[in-house]
Amino acid sequence: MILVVGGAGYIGSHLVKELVKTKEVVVLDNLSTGHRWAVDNRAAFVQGDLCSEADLAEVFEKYPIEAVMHFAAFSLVGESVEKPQKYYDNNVAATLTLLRLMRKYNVNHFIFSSTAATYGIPAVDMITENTATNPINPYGRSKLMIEHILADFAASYGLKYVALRYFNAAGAYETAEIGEDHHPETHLIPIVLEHLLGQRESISVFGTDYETTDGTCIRDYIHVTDLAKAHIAALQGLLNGHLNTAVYNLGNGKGYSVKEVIETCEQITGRPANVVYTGRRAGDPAQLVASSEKIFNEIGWKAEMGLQDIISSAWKWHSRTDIQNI
Ligand SMILES: O=c1ccn([C@@H]2O[C@H](COP(=O)(O)OP(=O)(O)O[C@H]3O[C@H](CO)[C@H](O)[C@H](O)[C@H]3O)[C@@H](O)[C@H]2O)c(=O)[nH]1
Repeated sequence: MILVVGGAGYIGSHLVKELVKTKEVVVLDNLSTGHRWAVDNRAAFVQGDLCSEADLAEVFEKYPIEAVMHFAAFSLVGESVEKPQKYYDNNVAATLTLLRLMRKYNVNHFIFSSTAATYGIPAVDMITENTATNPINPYGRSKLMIEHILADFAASYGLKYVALRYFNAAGAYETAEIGEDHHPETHLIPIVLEHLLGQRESISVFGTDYETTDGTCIRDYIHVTDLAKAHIAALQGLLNGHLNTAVYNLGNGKGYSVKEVIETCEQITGRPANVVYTGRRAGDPAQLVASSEKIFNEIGWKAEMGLQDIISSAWKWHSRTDIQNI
C-alpha cells in the first residue's frame, strides 16, 4: 500500500487518480488547503496532520505501507518570506517527523515533491540537475533542506528516494472531475481563465522589463497529469530496485512568456483579455526552463502534453458551472 501525504491537494489528488489504477492507496491530509472531494474514492482516506506524530503513527499502524509519497507542503513564495516559521515548521520539521516514523515502521521508499525554486535565479537558460542550487526564499530553502536531509538519510540509513523538482504545474484532469482550486489563487493560468470567465476584472502582468524576448517572465509549464505519471515511474523505479536515490527536474523543456500564456488562453477560449501591465513581483526570476533529459534517460519519462493541452484542460475545469459550490 502506498501512503500519499497531502493527497487531497492539487498535485496529490491528480497523482492519486493515476496511482489507484495499479496500487492500493491511503491518503493522509488535514484538508487545510486540499479537498475531500478531490480524493478518488478508490483510495482510503485519513484526515490527519503531518505535524502530528500521533496521526502519522495511526496510519503506519493501520496500513501495510511500502512507500510514502509526500505532497503536503506550503508553496507560496511570497507567503514564505512573510511567514518563514510556518514554512520551516511544516515543510521541514513535519517532514522530519514523517521520516522518523518511516524508519520506525521500516518503510524505506520515499518520493518527495521538490521545486524549481531550489535553483533560485539560475545562470543558465536550460536548467539541468547539475545547475547550482541557490534558493532565494524560505520556500525554496525549505525544500532544498529536505533534499539534503534525504541524501544524508540515504547515506546513513539506506533510505531510497526520488526528489522531483517541479517547474510550473498547471492543467486539470482530463474529465474535469478535479483541477486547480487554490484560495486565494496566485498562479497565472487559473487567474487568466477566471478573468476570461468574468470572475476577475483584469489580469496584471508582473513586469515587462525582464531580459526575455518580450520583456515578461518565461516559465516551463507542465501538465499535472504528466507530473503524476512521473511520480509513478519514479515509484516503480524505487520498488523494482532500478533506482536508489535520484533528483529529477520535471518540465517540458520549453518556456513560454507571460504574454504568450495570455495569448494562448485568448486563442483557446476565443475571448479577449483585459491586461494591465504592472511592476515586477518580488522574487520572480526572469526565466525558469527545465531540461528533463535525465529522467527520460534513466526511467523513460517525458512530458506528453504541451501548453495547448494544459490550457484546454484547465478551461474545461474552470468552466464547470458548479465549481464555485464544490
Ligand atoms: O497574476 C499574475 C500571476 C503571475 N504572473 C506571472 O506569471 C509567471 C508565473 O507565475 P505563477 O505564480 O503562476 O508561478 P511561479 O513561477 O511564480 O511559481 C511556481 O514556482 C514557484 C517557485 O518558484 C512555486 O513552486 C509555485 O507554486 C509555482 O507555481 C510569473 O512570472 C509571474 O510573475 C503574472 O504576471 N500575473
